Amino acid sequence: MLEVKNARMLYGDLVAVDRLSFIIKPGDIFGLLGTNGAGKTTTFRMIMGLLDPTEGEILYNGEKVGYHNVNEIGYMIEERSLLTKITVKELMLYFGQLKDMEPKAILERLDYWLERFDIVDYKDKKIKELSKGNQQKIQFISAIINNPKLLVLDEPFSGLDPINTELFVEVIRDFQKQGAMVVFSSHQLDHVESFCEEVIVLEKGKAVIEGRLDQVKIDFKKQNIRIIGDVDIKKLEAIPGVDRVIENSNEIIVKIESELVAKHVFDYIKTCDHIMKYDVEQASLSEIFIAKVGHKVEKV
Ligand SMILES: Nc1ncnc2c1ncn2[C@@H]1O[C@H](COP(=O)(O)OP(=O)(O)OP(=O)(O)O)[C@@H](O)[C@H]1O
Repeated sequence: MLEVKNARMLYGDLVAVDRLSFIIKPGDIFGLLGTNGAGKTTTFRMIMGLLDPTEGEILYNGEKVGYHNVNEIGYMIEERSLLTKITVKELMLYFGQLKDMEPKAILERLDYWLERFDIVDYKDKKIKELSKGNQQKIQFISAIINNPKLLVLDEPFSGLDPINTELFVEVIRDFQKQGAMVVFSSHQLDHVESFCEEVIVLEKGKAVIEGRLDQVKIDFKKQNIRIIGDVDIKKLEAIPGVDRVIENSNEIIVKIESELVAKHVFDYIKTCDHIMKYDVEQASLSEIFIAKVGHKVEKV
């Protein structure tokens, strides 16, 4: 179990992380989200034991996290930090041995992962000869080569195409099934939503949203109704509790302030002749994120 207890990190006068607390248990996939500069990487560095919190503590299985835990942790950092002049095989031997692995075991695992990521032919290629996406796969493999019990992934999906994103998600899920703890950051909130159960959203180092994703959505209250059919937009807009009506090319989205308003919208819809679709859904994580921290965000 990983416990972040009241962790605070100052860089001079700047409060990068402000009294943050959360727990990750075996089998949890935990999303640490936030705008640029919100404090995610600083939190990861504290979790890895690379930075000592100014206040508070980080406990791994009940003890202060530190270098002695390195063999059980896998870390994929945001910046590409691969040694580019050596081959994939040499790089993995280097990283694996830093984690006390035997060369034979490293090479066996490397073969398995190269196959799984469909890059078998790159084993003896220099890192600099690989495309950006393939370098990212190698970076991911270097984080999981030691079969970690705690996997820390800073922006693992950035720049990946949808097929490779899905591949990364599958591997992360496999680690979850084996009982690993996974904590990751991402700006692609639709991905976060599809496979992460628990989230914290940071703003200037403070948690502004936290908890199980389903509960976060219930607490947010606002919902969306998707309609395909002949409706009068003005009549929809006039219903009390309707925040906004958006006309897309093929459907109408009615944004309502709470679940109760759906009944009034439905009462109106019953009076319309041609309705092909009427769906009520909870707000997306992206909408919740923008509502909570979007006033200061230019682009998420
Ligand atoms: N070594 C450092 N010295 C001084 N300030 C730092 C240092 N590292 C980070 N900061 C500052 O701390 C704050 C949090 O930075 P951090 O890198 O943790 O954010 P982040 O959420 O990971 O951002 P991004 O999404 O852009 O990667 C920022 O204001 C940043 O400028």
